[in-house]
Amino acid sequence: MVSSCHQLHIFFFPYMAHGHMIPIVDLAKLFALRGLKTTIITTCLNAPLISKTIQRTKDLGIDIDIQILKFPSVEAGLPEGCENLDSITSYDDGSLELIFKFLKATTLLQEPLEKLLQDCQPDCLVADLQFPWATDAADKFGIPRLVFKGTCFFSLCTLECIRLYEPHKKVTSDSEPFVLTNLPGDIKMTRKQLPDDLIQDFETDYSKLMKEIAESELRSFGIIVNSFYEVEPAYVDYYKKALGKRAWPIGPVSLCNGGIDDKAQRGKEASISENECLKWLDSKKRNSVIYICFGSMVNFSASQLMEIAKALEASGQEFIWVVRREKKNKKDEEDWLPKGFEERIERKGLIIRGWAPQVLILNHEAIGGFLTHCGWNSVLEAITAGKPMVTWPVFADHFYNEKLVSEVLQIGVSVGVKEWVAVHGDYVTTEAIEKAITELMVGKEAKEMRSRAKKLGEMATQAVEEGGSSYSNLSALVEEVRSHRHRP
Ligand SMILES: O=c1ccn([C@@H]2O[C@H](COP(=O)(O)OP(=O)(O)O[C@H]3O[C@H](CO)[C@@H](O)[C@H](O)[C@H]3O)[C@@H](O)[C@H]2O)c(=O)[nH]1
Repeated sequence: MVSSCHQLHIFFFPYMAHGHMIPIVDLAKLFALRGLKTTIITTCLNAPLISKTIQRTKDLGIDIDIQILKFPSVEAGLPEGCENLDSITSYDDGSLELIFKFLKATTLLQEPLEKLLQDCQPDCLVADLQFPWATDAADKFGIPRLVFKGTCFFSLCTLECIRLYEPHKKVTSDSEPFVLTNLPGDIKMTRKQLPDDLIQDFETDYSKLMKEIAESELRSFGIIVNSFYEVEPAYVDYYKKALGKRAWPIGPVSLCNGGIDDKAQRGKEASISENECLKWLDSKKRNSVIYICFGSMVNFSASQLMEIAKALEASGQEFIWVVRREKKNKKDEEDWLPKGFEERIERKGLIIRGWAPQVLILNHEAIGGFLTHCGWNSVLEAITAGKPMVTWPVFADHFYNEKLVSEVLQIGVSVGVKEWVAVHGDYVTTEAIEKAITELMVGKEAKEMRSRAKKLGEMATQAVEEGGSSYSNLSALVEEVRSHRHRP
């Protein structure tokens, strides 16, 4: 008989991309705060991205261990040192091919993972959804595997409905809307908003991976979702009851970051100091600034960035704009900015080249809205901070997340993107961007949207407080893992 005082040991294994590593590190912190022993598995070049967070957690007396695996970049045909999707999506072309090579490289991690599991015998493995083979690895040692899904229930339900009922086959053109069969809320989509691989009848590398992910999930212990019940109750219920999934909404995980440093330093080193950023924001009026950021993977062309710059200037709104391009030196020609732009917007706008302290910015009272690509972390961070959004989906789950934000929650204005285009995005004109920004910031619906967003933000905080829905779900999950351990 094993003692119930045994300290459970949980392994966390995030996919090597910021949109996955950031929430899983927060998740590990949440488990550690509940007194569990936690270990994060990552690779050599990704370790520095989380070491500061781990150090700050240590300073609070909470230990998170780290285990390093060698990433087989060269073996998988990737450039040496390519260990994070961030570096791939920064290239101007060839991204998709490299993304698949990257996925292949991760499959080579199964063997070293198994060795680690054998040596350390943790009580549970929480592995990213992108690692379907992690279920087999854990199975070999009788360790339960939980799947971490960094998206919302709404998008999980949408995807399942498309797979199960194939509503996209009931329309005759790619731009004709179809209703998502059986999904609560009369939600419509078009085939253009979905990846080709999802709706084609023949098997592709991507559809094969999707099948492997779905199959490995069925054999897993269950699914952890970074969301909270109150933000999408109909979809949490639908996923669990109608689709019969074992899932725990335990978010927003970003709320485990209380202090300024914790909020500011997530993922890469920020390209601006917290002080400089806060000083700039402190000088602005409440709700007067729009924050623009497209996550860690979207890579727009110079001409698309130019349209954004022109729209910002034309809207007259104050802004913080994060651009994934570094300026090499002062004299560097920047082909993505109109001539004299920076001089003209000097007091009105702040451009951050590289990485921004996003959660810190979103939580400042000067921020009145967020122009986002609808990556789920960004959307949830905005909801948590009580901010409405301009939605500009690009690929992945962005189009589903946009529906949730603008149609279900009614806290968003769509910029009007019609088509799923990986990494570089569908083109959006200056006029469309300016119109959406103006509507969000000062349009006739702006006040109501802001007030709805604020209420959701309050609900998010309540969900993670003791007795709240996510807090209780996490307690229940820990107990399930504990009782699994006691099983003969
Ligand atoms: O300058 C920046 C840019 C991003 N972030 C953070 O990086 C994360 C970005 O995540 P997300 O908004 O989800 O965007 P992606 O990086 O594009 O994430 C990928 O992974 C997500 C989780 O699976 C998916 O929902 C997205 O669609 C997919 O594109 C968020 O926590 C941001 O706060 C910063 O802190 N500073």
